[in-house]
Amino acid sequence: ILRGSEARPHLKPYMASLQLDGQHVCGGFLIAEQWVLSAAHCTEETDGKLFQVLLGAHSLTEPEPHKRLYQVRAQFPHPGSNIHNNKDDLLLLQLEEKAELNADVRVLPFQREDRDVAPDTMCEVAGWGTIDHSGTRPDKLQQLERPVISRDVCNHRTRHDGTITKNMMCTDSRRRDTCKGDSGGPLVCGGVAEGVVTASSRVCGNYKKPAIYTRIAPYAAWIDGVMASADG
Ligand SMILES: NCc1cccc(Nc2n[nH]c3ncnc(Nc4cccc(O)c4)c23)c1
Repeated sequence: ILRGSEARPHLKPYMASLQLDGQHVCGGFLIAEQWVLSAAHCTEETDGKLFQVLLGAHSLTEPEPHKRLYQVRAQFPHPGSNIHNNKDDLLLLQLEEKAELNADVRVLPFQREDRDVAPDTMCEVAGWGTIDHSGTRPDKLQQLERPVISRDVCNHRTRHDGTITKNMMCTDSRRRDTCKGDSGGPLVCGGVAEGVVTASSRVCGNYKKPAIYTRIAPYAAWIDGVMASADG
C-alpha cells in the first residue's frame, strides 16, 4: 500500500497473509471458517508450492495473541484465470483445518448481488504490500481509503483502454494506491467485500493506471460450488 497508514491492530480480523518460506507474498481474506479468497496471479512464481496462511496478525514478525499460521489443504485457481490477462483472477484456498475464530480472526461477508458499486463510493483496502517505489515492505498491516471510479472512466483510452470487463471495478490511484504484495486482498465497501486486488499493469500510484479489482458477486456461484464440493 503506497501512502496509506498503519491499520488499527486487529480491526481487520479477516485479513490473511499468504506466505512461502515465511515470506509474505500476497493478501487474502477469510470468507468461511476453512476458506480464504485471494488472487490466482499470486501462484505465478510459486512453482507448485502451497502457501501457508497467516491469520490473526497485525505485525508479520512480532508474537500476537491470536496469530496463527495455517497449512493449506488445497488451492483452487479460477479455471478462467491465466497469466496473460487479469480475467477471473481469483484463488480459493482450503485450510488444512477450520480456523479458530476469535476477536482477531473473523470471516468477512462478500457481496452476492451483482450490481456495480456507485462511483465516488469510498472503500477501503489493506495489505502488507510494498509502501514505496523501491519496494520497502511493511511489518504492520497498512490500510487506505479510496474512491471507486466508474468503469467508463477506468476504460478511457488514456487509462485502461477498454480492458475493464463487467467483472472488474476500479479505484482512483493518484499517489495513494495498492502495490506489489497487496494482490489478493479485499476491497471493502460498507463492511462487505466487493472486490479482490489484482495486479494488472503492476503500476502503483499513477493516476493514469487506476487500481483494478476482480468483482466478487459475479463469482458467488463458483465460490459456493468449490466450497461445497471440497467440503464433501
Ligand atoms: N496498483 C495496482 C497494483 C496492485 C497490486 C500489485 C501491483 N504491483 C505489482 N504486482 N506484482 C509486481 N511485481 C513487481 N513490481 C510491481 N509493482 C511495482 C514495483 C516497484 C515499483 C513500482 O512502482 C511498482 C508489482 C500493482
